[in-house]
Amino acid sequence: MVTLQVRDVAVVYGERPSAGTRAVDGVSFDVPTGEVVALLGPSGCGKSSLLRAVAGLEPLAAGAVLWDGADLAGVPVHRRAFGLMFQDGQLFAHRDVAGNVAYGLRGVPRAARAGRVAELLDLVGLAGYGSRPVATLSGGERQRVALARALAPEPRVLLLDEPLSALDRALRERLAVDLRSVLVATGTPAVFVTHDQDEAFAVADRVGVMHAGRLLRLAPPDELWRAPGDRDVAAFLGYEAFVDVAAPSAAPLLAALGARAPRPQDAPGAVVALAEGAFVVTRDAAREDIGGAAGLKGVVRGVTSRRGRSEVRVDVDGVGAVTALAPVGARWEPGDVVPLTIDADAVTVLP
Ligand SMILES: Nc1ncnc2c1ncn2[C@@H]1O[C@H](COP(=O)(O)OP(=O)(O)OP(=O)(O)O)[C@@H](O)[C@H]1O
Repeated sequence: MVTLQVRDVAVVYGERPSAGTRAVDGVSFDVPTGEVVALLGPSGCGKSSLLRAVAGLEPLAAGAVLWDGADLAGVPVHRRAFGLMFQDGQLFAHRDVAGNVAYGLRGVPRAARAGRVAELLDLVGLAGYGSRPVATLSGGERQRVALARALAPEPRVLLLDEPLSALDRALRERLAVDLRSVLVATGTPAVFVTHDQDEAFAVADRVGVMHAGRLLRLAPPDELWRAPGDRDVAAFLGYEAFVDVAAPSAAPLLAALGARAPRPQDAPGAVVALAEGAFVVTRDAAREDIGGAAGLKGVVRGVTSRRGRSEVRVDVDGVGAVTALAPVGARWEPGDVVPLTIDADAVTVLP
C-alpha cells in the first residue's frame, strides 16, 4: 500500500518564484508501507530541498505531498507526524541519553516511558546507555540516540537528511546496515538523503538518483546498477568508461564481451558502460587464455595499493583510461602491457 506520495513537487528559492533557483523541478515518487527510499545525488542537486518540502519545512512552488491519499498542503510540520533526523543529531546537551529519547515520548504516560526508552535503546544497540551524558558519546553513538529519539513517537514516515555523513567511512558502512535493520524491524517507511552510493545501496529498498533538481531514475539497488538507464546516472553510480557500440575501435571490447555485447546493427546508438574495476589484470601475464580470444590488453599508467588488491590505471584501446583490479602486490611499471579479462557484473549496456 502506498502511504507517502510526492507528486510533481517543485521548490523554488528567491523572492520571485519565476526568477528564483529551481532547486527541485517536478519530482514524483511513492513510498509504500515499510519501504526505505534513498535519494542519491551530488551536492546541490536538490535532495535536501525535496526532503524539507516533504516535511513541510519548505513551501511547494508546484505539486503536492499526500499521505494516504490526503493532500498535506496547509498541514504544518508538527501535525504531519513525520520523524526528522539530520547529519548532526541535534541532541539536547543538558539531558542524558534517556532524557533525549524520552523527549520523543511526550504523549506517552510517564509510567510507561522508562520501559519504552529501554526498548528503543536496545533497538539501536545502546542498551544500558540511558544515564550517560550525551557529551560523552562518540559520533556514531550520538546518531544512534538521535535515531531512537526520532523513532520514539512512532512516526508515520522517517525523513533522514545525510544522517551518517559526519562519521568516518568504516563507521558509516556499519551504521548504514544497522539503520536499515532498525527501519525494517519497526516497519517504518523512510526517505533517506545521501550523496554516498554505498550508503544508499546498503540502506534502501529503492534508490532514486537526482541531478539538477530532477529525479532521473528510481529502482531497487541491483536493478539500478544493472540498468542505470542513462549516462548521467551511470556516471554517478561509478561507471567510468563509455564506449559507443558503433565505433570501429569498439571491436576488441565487443569481441571480449561475446554474447553480452549488443550488435551494432541491433542497437545503433547503444553505449557499453564499464564500471571501475570492470577490467581485471591477472598476475600471470604468460597465460594465453587471459583476455579471451580477443586478446584484450591494457598499457599500464600506474599502480595503487589498496586493502586486499591493487588498482592499475591502464589505457585500453578503444576504451580509454580505466581502473583495473589486480592481485595485491602487483609490480607493473608504466608502459608494461598487461592482459585483461572483464567482470561481466561491472558492465552494462545503455540503450
Ligand atoms: N535557502 C536557500 N536559499 C536559496 N537557495 C538555496 C537554499 N537552499 C538551497 N538552495 C539552493 O538550491 C539548490 C539545491 O540545494 P540542496 O541543499 O537542496 O541540495 P543537496 O542536493 O541537498 O545538496 P547538499 O548535499 O550539498 O546539501 C542549490 O543550488 C542550493 O544552492
